[in-house]
Amino acid sequence: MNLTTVRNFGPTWPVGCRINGPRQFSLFTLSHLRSESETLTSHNRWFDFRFPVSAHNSATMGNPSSSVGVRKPITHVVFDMDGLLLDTEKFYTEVQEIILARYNKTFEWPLKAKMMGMKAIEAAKVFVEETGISDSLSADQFLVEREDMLRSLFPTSELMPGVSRLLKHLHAKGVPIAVATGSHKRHFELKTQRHGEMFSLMHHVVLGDDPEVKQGKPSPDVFLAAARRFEGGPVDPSNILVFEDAPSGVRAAKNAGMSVVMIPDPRLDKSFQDAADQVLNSLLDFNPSEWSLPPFEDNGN
Ligand SMILES: O=P(O)(O)OC[C@H](O)CO
Ligand SMILES: [Mg+2]
Repeated sequence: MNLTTVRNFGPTWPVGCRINGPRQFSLFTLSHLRSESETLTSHNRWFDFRFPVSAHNSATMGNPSSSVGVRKPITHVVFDMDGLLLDTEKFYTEVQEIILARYNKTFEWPLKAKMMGMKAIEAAKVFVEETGISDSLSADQFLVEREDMLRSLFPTSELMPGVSRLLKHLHAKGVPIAVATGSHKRHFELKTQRHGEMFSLMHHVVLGDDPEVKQGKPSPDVFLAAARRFEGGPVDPSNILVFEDAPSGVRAAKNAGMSVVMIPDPRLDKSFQDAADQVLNSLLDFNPSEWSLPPFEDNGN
């Protein structure tokens, strides 16, 4: 673990911890802890630590108190698919805007935030109920309405920035990787038909209509199934790092006991970042060394 600043080092063993803010914490020593007011003012008796911020990363640790300093080494990595590996969330948005326009309504980001990452039928129920169109259009009818449009868009899916570099790197270094998506098999096949090389690097893929995935994200089902299917599984969830874009997906991974790097759409409310262990603007900003994973060799980090 790299520490950029260590100052005011005292003479005795640290016995407590104080979280000061994102990427910052202090340790205190028993011999100096005589009162709470003293510990808050006598900075010469605290060990102060600040974690480095990547020059490429303007985001912060979402919830440092959950894991800083006690993180287990990451041995396996699980990727979400829609909006994380593939730029497919825009297709769902486009189609849902078209359907809502028929009812003179607009599709807003707070609703998008609730739907993304969910299984199709679960997202459909949220959509028709929250937009107030359920008397005119049932969740099942909504899915039928959007199906043809989605099927024409999915084959044009593009990889998100940084996917190829990170997947090839982890695979080459022998880090087992997998996909855990809410997407059903028939859609997965359309979305990935131009990306066979990338998805062939995955040890396995767990889909939303897998029999072991009883409930979609934010249930941990899909991530726990992914953990079970690695070689020699189940892998301890605390050794698994998840990459997610959706609020429900971040919660699912945390519910599974895993660490999560969130790469959110910038239009999502910032409050959704609080549950993540790290928030990045792009996979291009990911530094494997911060997670005890083999470093990239092409830029030295
Ligand atoms: O983000 P994913 O890969 O879990 O996919 C979920 C839905 O298919 C789209 O929101
Ligand atoms: Mg996603």
